[in-house]
Amino acid sequence: MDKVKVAAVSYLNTKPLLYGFRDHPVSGHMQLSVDFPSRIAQQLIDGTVDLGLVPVAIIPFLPEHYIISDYCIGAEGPVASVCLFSDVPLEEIREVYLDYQSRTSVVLARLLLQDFWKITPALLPAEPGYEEKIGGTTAGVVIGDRAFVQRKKRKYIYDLAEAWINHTGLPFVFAAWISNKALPAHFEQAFNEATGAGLQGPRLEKVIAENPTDLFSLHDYYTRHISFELSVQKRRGLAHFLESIKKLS
Ligand SMILES: C=C(O[C@@H]1C=C(C(=O)O)C=C[C@H]1O)C(=O)O
Repeated sequence: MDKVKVAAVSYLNTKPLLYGFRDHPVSGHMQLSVDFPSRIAQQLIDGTVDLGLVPVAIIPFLPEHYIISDYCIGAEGPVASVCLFSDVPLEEIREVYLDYQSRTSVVLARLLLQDFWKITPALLPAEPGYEEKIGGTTAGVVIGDRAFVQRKKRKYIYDLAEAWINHTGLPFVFAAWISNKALPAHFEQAFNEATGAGLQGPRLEKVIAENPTDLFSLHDYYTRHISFELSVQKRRGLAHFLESIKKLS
């Protein structure tokens, strides 16, 4: 079998899911690359990779898809790194920039604006550096590590995972390991083992030590905000999200 082309998210949230590959034999059967989520999404849609930690909102764009592994980038409470950032309260927001690096959170934001917060600001496409345009009645959805920078700057922070949970009573899945073709069962099994290995206590501590940052406590991020297990409840949340976005106007 040719090497499986695997693409993963380049943010801090994904480091624990990659740690276990370094000393697992499955690495010999794969070629790993990293990039921001919307790029990986496009690579999986275009077929330039076989498997990716992709935003779940692209599932409807894949002719064939398989959710592999028991792990994901999810949340059962505030996620901290996916928020609507604003200098004014929700009801005063007139425009919202939608992060160009995201495919899931931008759809989640549209859903929440319409059905939960029930406000109708103009939605603006964003370009690199758009965070600087947040201000006054202009807000922005920012994801990943760049969201930690915004957390220190903005007066109002609306956490999208928290809002989803308040809206639906279900946890949320941002991204999951998804392939665009059936992969051998023995590969899937080994891959699952490797991606889960970094979540064990001592290894998670190593991940934290390897990625020093003063942006946010990574210990809190990995243990209290991001929830990595793709549990039955998360699968329910995912199914509900995919159903809800069909009706998005
Ligand atoms: C929690 C996060 O989840 C992410 C959000 C994604 C999206 O909005 O498309 C995709 C992958 C994840 O990295 C984050 O990036 O902060």
